[in-house]
Amino acid sequence: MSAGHGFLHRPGDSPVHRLAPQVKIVAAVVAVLCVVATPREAFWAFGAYLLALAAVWAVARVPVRWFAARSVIEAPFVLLALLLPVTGGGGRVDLLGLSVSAEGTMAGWNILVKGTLGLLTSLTLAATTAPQDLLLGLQRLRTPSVLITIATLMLRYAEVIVGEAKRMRVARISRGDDPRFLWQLGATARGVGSLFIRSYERGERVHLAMVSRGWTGRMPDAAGAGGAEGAAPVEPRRSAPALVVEQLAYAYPDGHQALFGVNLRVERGERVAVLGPNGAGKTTFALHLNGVLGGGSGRVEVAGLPVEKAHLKEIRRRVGVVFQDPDDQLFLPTARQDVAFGPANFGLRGAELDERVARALAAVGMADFADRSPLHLSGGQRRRVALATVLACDPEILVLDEPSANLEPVARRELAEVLLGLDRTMLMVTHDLPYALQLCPRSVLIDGGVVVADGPTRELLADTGLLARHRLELPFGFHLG
Ligand SMILES: Nc1ncnc2c1ncn2[C@@H]1O[C@H](COP(=O)(O)OP(=O)(O)OP(=O)(O)O)[C@@H](O)[C@H]1O
Repeated sequence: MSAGHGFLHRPGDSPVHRLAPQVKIVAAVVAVLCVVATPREAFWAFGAYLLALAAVWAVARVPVRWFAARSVIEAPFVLLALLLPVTGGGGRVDLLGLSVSAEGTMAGWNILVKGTLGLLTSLTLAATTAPQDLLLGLQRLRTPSVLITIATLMLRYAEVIVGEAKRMRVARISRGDDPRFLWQLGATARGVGSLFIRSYERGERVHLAMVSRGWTGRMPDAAGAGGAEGAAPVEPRRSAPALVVEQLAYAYPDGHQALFGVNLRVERGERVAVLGPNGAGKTTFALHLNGVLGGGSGRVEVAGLPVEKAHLKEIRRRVGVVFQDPDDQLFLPTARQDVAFGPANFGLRGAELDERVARALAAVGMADFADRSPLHLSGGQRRRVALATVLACDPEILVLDEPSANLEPVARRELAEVLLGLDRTMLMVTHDLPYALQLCPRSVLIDGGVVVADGPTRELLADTGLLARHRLELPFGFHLG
């Protein structure tokens, strides 16, 4: 499901929908400026503007009632416009049997007609242009990139809220609730409360995914400044293992202890599956590997470099985390921009950046989709682009959280082929035991926040007693020969 088509956008394939977004933006801005500059007494001109808008709606096949429903946001201005004739000063005239201020009436009319036409013009633009295309249009009009990025983040957050609201509505209706009934107002109010909590949590995950690709809250500018903080690149110790974790313990801010002392050593080039039941602490562990989570006790070292604040830039360059939900990782108007986000944060610019992005997209077989909006891609395609966003940072260690979740069999196999073709150290958190067997010669089993088993994947999976003790099970019909 695409969360992008929400309250304001009405998808279609009319000539208005197909018009280049930058043309529509310029036309809308010019129209609003004309409306604002029109003398308030030029009644015929306002009539002409309305007719022109109605013609656009007819071509775009958007019904008038669609606009009427959305014009409620104008209500406060309408109220003000209606009050002005009563409260205005100066000479009074008779209007429909009421004595009203002549100047106040004209001022109210001015606000009402220009506000309404301005709003209808903006709604027409929003109705016929997908949010991502609006951003693309702004970009083509050479709007400063900082403004576009801010607009993008606002849009992403709006999508997060709309998406969560849709999911919660479906879940409630499927349990027999009908939000139209007045007596369910209490439940609706509670729903709105939990909507904001859920949106906050999802927004937090989007933020975590950005942080793990070097985002520090500052836009990288074209000259190469900005981006991730930290010291100058530190040379990795060639002799050191890829990863050393010692006695890693961590409690979340609410006091919930998720890790109780994890120990692990991974050599360069190893591919290791991280298995375990729900709530075992696998994701919490993975988020420590590039310092997205920290502040607990114990030690994490990547190629001999401790995961500490002073080295975060370097650590995040070396350890790429691909999150479980690709929607947490993708937030820019095109796949190409999303893939460029990480390497740009790490200081790459120009031809070098373009080349890195093209290589990452080609590695996951998505080169032809570079200029598509990630929100218009299928689940499997999004997962591949999400992987490309991390590959573009050229990490030494790739950490994947549930890479095969929600993938159809063909997409799952294709992703396995992509991953097997990558020559780097890999940690894969997964519940998909056959996938672990296919991709990772070694597995560690985490339960209760500690490593309870570590060995060749085939041996671990053949130990039915071990699997049963930790709520793991091979799929029906799957046997280890
Ligand atoms: N933000 C949070 N605040 C408090 N507790 C949390 C938070 N995130 C996770 N936990 C708790 O920490 C424990 C470990 O969670 P984690 O997500 O690491 O498990 P997991 O092994 O990845 O589980 P799953 O297989 O279900 O994804 C769980 O008990 C979970 O409820």
